[in-house]
Amino acid sequence: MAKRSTLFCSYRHQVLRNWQSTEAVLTKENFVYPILVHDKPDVEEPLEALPALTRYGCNRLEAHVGPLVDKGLTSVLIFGVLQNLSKDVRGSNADSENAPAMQAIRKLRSAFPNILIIADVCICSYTSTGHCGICCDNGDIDIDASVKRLAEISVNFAKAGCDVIAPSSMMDGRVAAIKSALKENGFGNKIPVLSYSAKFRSFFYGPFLEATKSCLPKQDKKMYHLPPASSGIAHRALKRDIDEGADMLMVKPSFAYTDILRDAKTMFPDIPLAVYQVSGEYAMLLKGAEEGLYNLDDGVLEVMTGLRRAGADIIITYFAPYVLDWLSVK
Ligand SMILES: NCC[C@H](CC(=O)O)[C@@H](CN)CCC(=O)O
Ligand SMILES: [Zn+2]
Repeated sequence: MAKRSTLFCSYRHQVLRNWQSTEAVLTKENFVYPILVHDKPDVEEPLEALPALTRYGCNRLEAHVGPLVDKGLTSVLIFGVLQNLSKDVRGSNADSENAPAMQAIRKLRSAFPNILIIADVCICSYTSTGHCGICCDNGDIDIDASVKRLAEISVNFAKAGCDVIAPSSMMDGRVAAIKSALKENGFGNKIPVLSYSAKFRSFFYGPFLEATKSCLPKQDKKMYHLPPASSGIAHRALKRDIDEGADMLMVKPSFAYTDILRDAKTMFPDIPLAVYQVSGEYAMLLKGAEEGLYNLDDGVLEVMTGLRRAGADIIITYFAPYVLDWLSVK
């Protein structure tokens, strides 16, 4: 007679289920909260299409972030949004004196000395073209000029007080340029680079690009965002960034890319790996719960567990404020 399996006994009891699940435990420290900072200091402006995605002026940040820190928030990811300041071809207002990201880093640093402030480094929210790099007259991206500009912004964000630089601009060579610029300016041993390494061309960035009033028609970045169908290019991008000195890696977006997440963790098991649940994915989960398809907390925590099981150590998500509450009671 065939041997009768006895699997049920291994997960019959809650403690046994917990023991079988240690690889994907969720703690508050796993979660990074992305914040969109408006260049008008005193506004708090929900996004028309996605009211849960709010743009905060730098004077509104302390009141918003303080209670979250009290609930256990340990890290934020800062994006500047220009509605007042001008946009130009090189993204000058990414790091100018009154730039929203610069203001936000300074304010958060002084209000919350212990939280981890991650600064997103890209220029698409600040350029008149809407591209993540500086464009030549013929519309091509000038990689050398772009990489130099990204390194310049990184040093200014470091001087403003951020703890981590996260280059979301997918320019070849930006990690090496940022790492050497940080080193030349005395930040080499202080500020790591969390590289958006496997960042794909996705249709799920929509709400964010609307929130930042992207100037790019149809938001087409296929010249430099990875082709979704290619795991090979993703593997090469992960390796490229490690070779250039990246201290942490990221896969973005999340839902349709958990295979890449697993590949990244297998390729580089000793490197902290982040995944970014982007605005369109956040909106999907919110809308599904609003339609009564599932309870928001159950659905979102199941997705987060899946991302952790796939290999993510760090989850960047607009749900971070919700998760702090849910993990306090679960
Ligand atoms: N670089 C900023 C926008 C970028 C998408 C893009 O590059 O088009 C993402 C942030 N790094 C959008 C994230 C999101 O949609 O939540
Ligand atoms: Zn960009």
